[in-house]
Amino acid sequence: MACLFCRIVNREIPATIVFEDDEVLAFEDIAPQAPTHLLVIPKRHIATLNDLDEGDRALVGRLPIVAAGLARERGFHEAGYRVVMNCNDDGGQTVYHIHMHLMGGRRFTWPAG
Ligand SMILES: CCNC(=O)OC[C@H]1O[C@@H](n2cnc3c(=O)[nH]c(N)nc32)[C@H](O)[C@@H]1O
Repeated sequence: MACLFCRIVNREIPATIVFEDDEVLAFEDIAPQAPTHLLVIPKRHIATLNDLDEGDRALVGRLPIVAAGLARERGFHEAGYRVVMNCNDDGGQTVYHIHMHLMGGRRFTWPAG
């Protein structure tokens, strides 16, 4: 079975999509941890940060740019927001298709848990 996020890319399962171009997709997280909680993903399947190589530089570099654009669109870019990428079990990764969490609309603490 294809990965969960590949199935969202392929529209095999529904999601509230907020951004799409030829290589990046962004959609609402199913269990939001903030007033805005979006996931920004490459359409191409890359399981974890450990699987990246130099060839992915341009693609992965787009994720924070799309996230910042969404933050601006949602009006919390100046107030501030949190972007998080998790890798493997200790990092809390549960879906093995890399994704950048964009959370905004509330104050975040540091260090994160
Ligand atoms: C926990 C952080 N580590 C991680 O790996 O995040 C994976 C993120 O994907 C979210 N999620 C899971 N299933 C679905 C789904 O079917 N649809 C959507 N729209 N989001 C989903 C989940 O809530 C989590 O924040």
